[in-house]
Amino acid sequence: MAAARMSTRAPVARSQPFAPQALGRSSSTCFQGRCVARAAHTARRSVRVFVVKAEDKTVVIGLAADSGCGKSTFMRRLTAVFGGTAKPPAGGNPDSNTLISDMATVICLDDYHALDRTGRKEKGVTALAPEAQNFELMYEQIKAMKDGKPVQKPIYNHVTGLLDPPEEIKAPKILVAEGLHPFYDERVRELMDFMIYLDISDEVKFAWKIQRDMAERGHSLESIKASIEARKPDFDAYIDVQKKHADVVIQVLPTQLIPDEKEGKVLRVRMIQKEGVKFFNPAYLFDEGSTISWIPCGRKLTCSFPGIKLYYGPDTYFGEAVSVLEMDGAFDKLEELIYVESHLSNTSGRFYGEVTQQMLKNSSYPGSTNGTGLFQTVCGLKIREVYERITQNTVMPVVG
Ligand SMILES: Nc1ncnc2c1ncn2[C@@H]1O[C@H](COP(=O)(O)OP(=O)(O)OP(=O)(O)O)[C@@H](O)[C@H]1O
Ligand SMILES: O=C(CO)[C@H](O)[C@H](O)COP(=O)(O)O
Repeated sequence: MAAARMSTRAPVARSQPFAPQALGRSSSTCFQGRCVARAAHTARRSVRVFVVKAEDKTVVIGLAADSGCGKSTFMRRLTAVFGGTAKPPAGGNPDSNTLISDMATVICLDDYHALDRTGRKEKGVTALAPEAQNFELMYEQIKAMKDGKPVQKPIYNHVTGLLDPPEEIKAPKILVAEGLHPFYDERVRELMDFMIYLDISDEVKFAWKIQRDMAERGHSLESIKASIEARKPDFDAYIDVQKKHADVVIQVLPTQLIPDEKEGKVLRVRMIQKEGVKFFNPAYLFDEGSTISWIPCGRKLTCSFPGIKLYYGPDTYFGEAVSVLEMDGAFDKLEELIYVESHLSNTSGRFYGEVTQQMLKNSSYPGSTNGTGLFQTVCGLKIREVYERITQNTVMPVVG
């Protein structure tokens, strides 16, 4: 299945190193800042190819999750990996959902709601229903940006519940499409170079919602419960089903270290990494392909109750081979993460200790002492690697 998906999502020629001499005589033309080298026919094959210059390619990353599941926090960690501060488009709508940094632009797929709040009420559908999304426009605009073209993207205003006039979004180096349905529509899904799903268990989602919506937004416990219940059938039908497509799923569950702990204070976090995905090598603990359960607490790692347990091993997920990295518990001293990091491989860090450095830099974000922060950080480094590997050598066949 992975191979089948790869063949459609990542053109085969893309993996081949860019070797101008192999193309024979070539000419080049530029369109909207993108240079295209057109190869002369080679001796053996009559194939025309064009080469998108590395620095011109837009890599598309999809991040799927329900609302309130940590997408914004993940985005802050990701932008930190690429450097620069993420800001809404300058001088634009103050209620814009877009964040632009030096390399990455994060668009929120809520902007492709086809129905506004009143429209949904009239039709009796939730914001999670496919009929409340404009997948056609989502596809056209993500495709246009992938092709280097600017788009006039609509804005869904969460303050008013209305669709505001569009904003111009230029094609970035990295386009992150985050929201409820990045992998639901097949055509949109095929545009994704790398797909991540944040899978937060019901218990933990409830705990986070209570923390945010009660403490920060003044909602009552009953209204939070009612809202979660009302969304659940559509969540199961249209959002949860997307996780089978993801290259990485970050699954957040209640701890197994304390029996019956459901408050979400201690978390068991699993990074489910699909095998055989182009440009992506799963991270592992100690020894690739083996099964390891490790309690690092002791002389080198300070732990208070209930401690920390790490696990790594192969598994299957929706019938596909995956490897799973798991961490249950939380760090007492974040700087000691370096000890754990020294036993992790394929983290895609550029230097020894980069994961720990990133975690320390973002220590004020939620989840910084547990597996959510750790695996979101590793995912951020993986996205950087995917971006670098795709943009180094891009040779694509052209029909005609
Ligand atoms: N890793 C975490 N550990 C603990 N709490 C977390 C974590 N991530 C998020 N939260 C909690 O969940 C809330 C929502 O997080 P965040 O704003 O990142 O989610 P979101 O998916 O972007 O939400 P929305 O789509 O509703 O804007 C935070 O305010 C925080 O209380
Ligand atoms: O699930 C959501 C994604 O963020 C929102 O509920 C959806 O976008 C509708 O927004 P609002 O509740 O502000 O009308």
